[in-house]
Amino acid sequence: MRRKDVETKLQVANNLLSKNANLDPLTGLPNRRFYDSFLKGKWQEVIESKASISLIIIDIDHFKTFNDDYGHQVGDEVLVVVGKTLAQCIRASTDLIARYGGEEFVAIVPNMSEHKTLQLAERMRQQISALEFKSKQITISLGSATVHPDQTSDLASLFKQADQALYDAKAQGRNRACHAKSDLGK
Ligand SMILES: Nc1nc2c(ncn2[C@@H]2O[C@H](COP(=O)(O)OP(=O)(O)OP(=O)(O)O)[C@@H](O)[C@H]2O)c(=O)[nH]1
Repeated sequence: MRRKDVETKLQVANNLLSKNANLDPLTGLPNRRFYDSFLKGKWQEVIESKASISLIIIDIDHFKTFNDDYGHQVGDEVLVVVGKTLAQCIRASTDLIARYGGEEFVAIVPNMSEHKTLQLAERMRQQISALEFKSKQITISLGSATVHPDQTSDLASLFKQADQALYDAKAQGRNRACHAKSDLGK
């Protein structure tokens, strides 16, 4: 085999490896590893452009009951359909939907106001609640946060705020979207 052909084959194999390392095999969505690096990159970009960044954490309600009532394979199918529906709600050119782990997904949305972020989360909630699986309604709870970071801001606080909002959504009865109270990311 010619050297050029070997190099091309190697390149294809490397691209595949790196793609597989960044994708969740079940849903085909970016995985947590990709989310982490995407968020770090976007965080720096929005600091430089003095823009905002929003994070939405999405958790399927009582997901365990799908596994318990219908088996793990049906649970897997629910994860796939939820992932696909969420991905249709965002702008693929600027935003990211990833499977964070288990029955939890995350969306990163740059340059979106708190109000619009909550509207997006609400749209996701509605799209999912319109799905039916084995005559059982699927619902999600969502927690979102928006920050205008600068060099002194703490990236981890964005997740903390969105996670607290998700906790509020669950505590308020699930099947709802809550936005973090204010910009505490400084
Ligand atoms: N089928 C399937 N189940 C998974 C996967 N990853 C995690 N789980 C299951 O997801 C379930 C999560 O359950 P809990 O953390 O109790 O959450 P929940 O039932 O959604 O309840 P709330 O979040 O409180 O509304 C567990 O039963 C896990 O076994 C997966 O890849 N496939």
